[in-house]
Amino acid sequence: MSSPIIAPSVLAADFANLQRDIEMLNESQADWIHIDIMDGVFVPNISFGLPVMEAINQYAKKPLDVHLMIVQPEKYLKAFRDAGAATITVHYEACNHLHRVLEEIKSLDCKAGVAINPHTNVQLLEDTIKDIDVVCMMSVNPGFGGQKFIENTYKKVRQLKEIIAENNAQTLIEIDGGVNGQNAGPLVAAGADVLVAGSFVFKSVDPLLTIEELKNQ
Ligand SMILES: O=C(CO)[C@@H](O)[C@H](O)COP(=O)(O)O
Ligand SMILES: [Co+2]
Repeated sequence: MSSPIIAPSVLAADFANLQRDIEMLNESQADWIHIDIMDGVFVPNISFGLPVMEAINQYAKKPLDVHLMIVQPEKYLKAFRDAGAATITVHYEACNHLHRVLEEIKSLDCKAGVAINPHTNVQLLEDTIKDIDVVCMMSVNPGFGGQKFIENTYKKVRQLKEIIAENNAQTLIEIDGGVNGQNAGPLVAAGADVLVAGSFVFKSVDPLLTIEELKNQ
């Protein structure tokens, strides 16, 4: 079992000291920096938008993993690429033409991600799995950090792993929401490749050590 890709979520950072927190991530064993964009429509919360993302990109030395929790994400793909996104993840539930959106993301030279809410069956991804670089499996209902991990996620990871193998796809499985020191190991054992962690990293006494612990699952 290889070490997971660790993607701390900036949603839990100290926004009054964002530069400091991004520089901490630069020095850490984090692999990606996860950026949660919320529009107050697709999810019942507003986080931040392009200007903040551009500010993060000025300091970040690691790939930016952008999680768009917005309606009509296709309108903003180029803007987020221009703001520094390496991966752009759209929600399955927000796309009427998912295949087209994935092609657009790839034409921008970004990795294409699809996020699924806890109620969305992984089977629905079967017909696009070969076009998806990263499936972001929500292990909480999207919209807020600091929520409790939903245990049904393990079953979904195993099911998705099978779909990826059956289709001979290279898709990474990313887990987002409520990831901590207890569930990280079992998630990796079940087949997770990428762990997003917000509160567990930024609210810990020593975020550098916490990231190292997650990396060493
Ligand atoms: O996309 C989301 C929430 O909608 C996540 O990326 C959270 O930001 C993860 O935060 P924690 O659950 O780890 O505190
Ligand atoms: Co997220």
